[in-house]
This record gives sequence, C-alpha cells and structure tokens, in this order.
Amino acid sequence: MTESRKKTVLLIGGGGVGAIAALNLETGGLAEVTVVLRSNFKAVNESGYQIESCDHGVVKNWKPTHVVNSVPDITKEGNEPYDYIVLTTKNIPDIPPSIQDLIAPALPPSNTHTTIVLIQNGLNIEKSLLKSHSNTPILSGVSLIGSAEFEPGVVVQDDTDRLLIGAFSNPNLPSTQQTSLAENFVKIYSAGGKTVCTYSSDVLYDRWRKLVYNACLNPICAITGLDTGRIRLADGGIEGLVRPAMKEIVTAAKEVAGVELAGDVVDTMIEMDPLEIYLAPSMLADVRKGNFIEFENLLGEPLREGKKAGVAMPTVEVLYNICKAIQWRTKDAKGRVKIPPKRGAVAK
Ligand SMILES: NC(=O)C1=CN([C@@H]2O[C@H](COP(=O)(O)OP(=O)(O)OC[C@H]3O[C@@H](n4cnc5c(N)ncnc54)[C@H](OP(=O)(O)O)[C@@H]3O)[C@@H](O)[C@H]2O)C=CC1
Ligand SMILES: CC(C)(CO)C(=O)C(=O)O
Repeated sequence: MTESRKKTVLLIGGGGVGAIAALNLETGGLAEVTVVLRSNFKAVNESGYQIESCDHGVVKNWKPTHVVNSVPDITKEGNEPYDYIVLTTKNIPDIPPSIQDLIAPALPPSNTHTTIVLIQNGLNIEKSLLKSHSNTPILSGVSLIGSAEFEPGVVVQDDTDRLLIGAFSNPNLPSTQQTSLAENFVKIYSAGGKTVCTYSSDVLYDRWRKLVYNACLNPICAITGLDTGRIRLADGGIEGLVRPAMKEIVTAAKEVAGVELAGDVVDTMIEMDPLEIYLAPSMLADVRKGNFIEFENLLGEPLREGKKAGVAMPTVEVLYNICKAIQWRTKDAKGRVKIPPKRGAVAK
C-alpha cells in the first residue's frame, strides 16, 4: 500500500540553505513544510521569499505552507509530532541556544516518531543530540550549494544544490531503520526534480571530504576578506595558506577516522568554485554581516580530533585561534562581554 499523506517537515532556519531546502521539499509535493524564521519572519510572512536560483529560476513571493516565528511547542499546542525536523541554522555550539535546546519544544522526550536532519557543515555536530535524544534517528545532510540571503527574504542561489543524505550511526536503533529513513528523505527532497539529492552510506567520509574545503577556505576567506576567486589570485593565498591547511585536514581524516581521501582532493577543493563566480563561503558572508561564525564545528572539532591522534596541524591551529578572536570581537560588538572601561587621557 502506498502512503498518500504528505510528510510533515519542521524546518528551522530559513536562510540561504533553508529557503532552497523548503522550496525543494514543497516543489516535489511529498512534504508539507513549516518554516521557523527569526530576523526574516516579518518579510517572509508578509511578502514571501524573493528567490533567484540557478535550479529554480526567478521565484517571486514564494511562501512555504506554514511560516512561524518560534519552534512550536507540540505538547502545549496538542500537535502531532513532525515526521522530520530539518535544521538549517548555522550550528554554533559556543553561542546559545544549543541545537538540542532549540528543537526541544518540538521534540519532547515522549516523541519517538520524529527524525532529525542536520543540513549543516562541520564535524561531530550530531554528538550533543545523540546524548539529549538518544532514541531519535539523526540524518546527516552534506550540502554543496552556494546560496545566501542578502536581505530579509531575498535569497540568491548561484551554485546548484547537491545534497548527500545518510544516517549518523545511532547504536540504539536498527541500522536498517536508519537507512530507510534516509532513503525516504532523499525521495521527498528529490521529488521536484530540481536538485541532485543522493543517499550516502558513509557520512563520515562525506563530512571529512567537505572539511577539506570548509576548515580551510571558509576561515581563510573570512579572515582575509577575500572570496574564493580572489584568494586564488592573491599572492601566497593558495600555496602559503590554503594548500598547507588542506593537507593537514587530509592527514587528520586518515589518522582520526581512517578516511582515505583521493590523492587529488586538495586541488579538487581549491578549484571547486569557478574562479569567476567569486564565491563568498558562508563564514565570510557571516563576518560581512557581523554574525557569529561556525568555527568550532568547522575547525575546532577536526583540530581537536587531529591533535588527539598525533597529527601536526600548525596552520589549522593558527586559523582556529584567529577565528576565536573574531568570535570574541563579534561578542564585544554585540555587548556580550564585559570589558574594563577605556581610560581617559592622564596628564603627565
Ligand atoms: N550558504 C551556503 O552556501 C552553504 C551553507 N552550508 C551550511 O548550511 C548551514 C546553514 O547555512 P546558511 O543557510 O548559509 O545560513 P544563513 O545564515 O543564511 O541562515 C541561517 C538561518 O537560520 C536562522 N536561525 C539561526 N538561529 C535561529 C534560531 N534560534 N531560531 C530560528 N532561526 C534561526 C537565521 O536567522 P537570523 O537571520 O535571525 O540569524 C538564518 O535565517 C550552515 O551550517 C552552513 O555552514 C552548507 C553548504 C553551503
Ligand atoms: C563551499 C560551500 C559554499 C558549499 O558549496 C559551503 O559549504 C559554505 O559556504 O560554507
């Protein structure tokens, strides 16, 4: 018997990646999406999204089925649990709320129905959820897309959406169940035919491979203020910074996780974005907007794991510490740290 009911999806964080994910899910007709918005709630609730997409074309005033400005408390509201909760926020464990606190109202301990999908960059992002929701299946979404929200509700996607979905291994659940949930999500995400969403049986490989880009180009572009085209043109950008950092991640992948990346992975990642699209990786976009950055999951976790396994990672370590200072600068700018008052001029 085929199931005719649409899958219910709660998608939290409708920015660059989230808006396109919501559009893909609804375009296929197999999902009904509720999007949780924050700074762009008013704009999207009143006029919908304005999207310019290499996959979907120009889409004006598009509104997901439901738009809300906080995560629904399903117990209080007496709602059925969602089939999927998809997280497309930035994942920044050093800045509250944590992802487990964020989803809690829609995932009370009594909820054994929902599957979580993390379409987010970085390593070990599932670990805190495996502790807080130990019987919940958690899927990994590794996305290759270039998409950004330039003003509230205005999204430009200039690189095609390629999404790898697989299950993070949860030892408390049968692996067949986890695989079938991942395959089902691939089906509903792909149904519109506008995207390349594929099932992956090795999410650790996917994540380490993507880190070769994200742990290196994201911070180097964010620190220098140069996009991926300009860092390739800049004196010393690639040979002095990007290549050494990428080589350290490739070694860590092997020593930490036994992940053998292809011999040409460094060049593939350096050349992944056509130079002339001058792509600003998401961390550079965040620095430009004065937002917090995802440096702990993109650099901190591979660095900590690499060092534990005895890998020398001097370049990544310096990048990590500069990112830490940038995060402190943003906290200072947002009034989140207390510093001694500036001294007035003292007469000699
Ligand atoms: N952009 C890209 O091309 C790619 C991004 N990624 C990854 O995808 C993930 C999402 O990135 P991206 O779409 O660029 O991020 P964006 O910053 O564009 O969007 C994130 C959205 O989440 C919202 N949000 C954050 N916290 C909350 C909260 N507590 N409640 C409700 N909404 C919240 C933000 O709202 P607000 O504006 O209020 O902060 C924002 O609208 C990241 O992990 C990123 O690394 C992966 C591949 C490519
Ligand atoms: C490289 C990219 C754009 C994915 O394709 C990304 O992951 C990011 O900007 O963080």
